[in-house]
Amino acid sequence: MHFMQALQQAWTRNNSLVCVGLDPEPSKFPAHLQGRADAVFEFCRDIVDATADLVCSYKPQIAHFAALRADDALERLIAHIHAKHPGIPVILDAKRGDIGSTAQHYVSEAFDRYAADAVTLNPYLGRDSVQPFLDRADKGVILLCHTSNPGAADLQDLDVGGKPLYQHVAQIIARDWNTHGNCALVTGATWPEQLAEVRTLVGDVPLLVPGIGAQGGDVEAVVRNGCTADGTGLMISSSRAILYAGKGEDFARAARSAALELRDSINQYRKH
Ligand SMILES: O=C(O)c1cc(=O)[nH]c(=O)n1[C@@H]1O[C@H](COP(=O)(O)O)[C@@H](O)[C@H]1O
Repeated sequence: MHFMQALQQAWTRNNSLVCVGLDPEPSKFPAHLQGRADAVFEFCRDIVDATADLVCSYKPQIAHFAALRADDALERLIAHIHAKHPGIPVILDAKRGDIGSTAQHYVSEAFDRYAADAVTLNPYLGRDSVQPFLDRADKGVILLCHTSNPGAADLQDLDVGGKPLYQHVAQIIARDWNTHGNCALVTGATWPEQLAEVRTLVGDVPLLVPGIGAQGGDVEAVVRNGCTADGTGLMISSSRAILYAGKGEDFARAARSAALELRDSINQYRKH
């Protein structure tokens, strides 16, 4: 199914704008999983199985797996999500971006090897670096626009011809690159005013919004500034605050409670 259709259906079916980020850090795993050969897969699988009716998407972060030599666990995890929770889109957070010939390999990595439904990209190499992804019309292409980190302002807020660079990025992508309707933008929850600007510039283009939870973003400001008129349009992502909500054998239940709390907190500010 087309990423955008799957996302819209998941927003509705689960009444949720929550995206759970899958960022495994074994040192934070509960004691009973420490040292187990397949701990990374088992931990993430249990989180997924405990939250799948509460989310609009999952977002595994590739470096968290690759650094642990757990690429194989990531492949199996995405296959597990597709098999057990069909219709929940998986965003591979890889922030790729390179010249066209290399980009083609990143396309294969994300969509053929990992079978992700969408991928995060850095747009700063320009359109030709993104084109091979855009051409996969059924896949989501999620481009960094105004990131959540403190240093986002260093470059993204620079004045370029009377407006900040990130606003050019938002406009160019929404106006020129989104010919297949498969683009989305990353705008951090920690920059609510910029989020509002981006929403104004891009119409109903979906926004991936990390920075809630561990990075301290404000849920109400994100929902009020970022939702579309129909009360959707956002994938509000949280990783650590959900994954590591509990430290014991009941960690998955604790993650479910944290995801439920986030979903309900978002929903109280949404217009339905
Ligand atoms: O593309 C991303 O997902 C991303 C963009 C951004 O601007 N900020 C950001 O934190 N992220 C990712 O979102 C996740 C945030 O994790 P938590 O702060 O634990 O919720 C990490 O995997 C980051 O790599």
